[in-house]
Amino acid sequence: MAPNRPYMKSTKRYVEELQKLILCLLEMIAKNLGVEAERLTNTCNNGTQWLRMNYQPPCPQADEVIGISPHSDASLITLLNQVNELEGLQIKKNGTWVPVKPLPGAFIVNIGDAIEILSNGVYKSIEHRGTINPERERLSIAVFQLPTSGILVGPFEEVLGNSSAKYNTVDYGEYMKSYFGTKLESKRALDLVKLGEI
Ligand SMILES: O=C(O)CCC(=O)C(=O)O
Ligand SMILES: [Fe+2]
Repeated sequence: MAPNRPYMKSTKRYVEELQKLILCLLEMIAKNLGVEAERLTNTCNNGTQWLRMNYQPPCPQADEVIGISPHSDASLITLLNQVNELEGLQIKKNGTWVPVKPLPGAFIVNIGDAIEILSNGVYKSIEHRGTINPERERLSIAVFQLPTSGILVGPFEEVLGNSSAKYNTVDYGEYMKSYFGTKLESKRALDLVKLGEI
């Protein structure tokens, strides 16, 4: 089947526009960390954006199933669009699942594992999951900004100062292998690069 060109064009445009927003967010995060903006934005100069469309059909036994298993994103940042504004996304806060109410026209900004490592845990990636609705279908679109595969991701020296690193420095390509090599399950891949308890 020939690819649907208009669809590809609008998807590309969508991702390009979101990338501008992601760069602004990365600059703000860098400033907050006391790191030159380029130090952070350069981690994804030749980086990849992934777009995932999630379709979750209604299920009468919604209480007995889970739409998207608990996980954190491996990205730097993820922008999530809750397309049909139906509740379903939940984040884990102090050990409790908290629903995130969709706001019309607003994106959810998820901090990913890469920022947690680079910031030495100043920013924490958020564990989240998707629940199913008994009556209505749910649609969401996630755009993930990934660091360039093969770069080394470790805590920024500027953030460390005199304190010690809480995370190992990892080759991001290897990190992705580990991320996808384990079941989508809480913050497992990140736990593997942690140095001791944090
Ligand atoms: O559909 C949602 O609200 C969450 C989607 C998500 O976490 C993902 O695609 O990584
Ligand atoms: Fe996610």
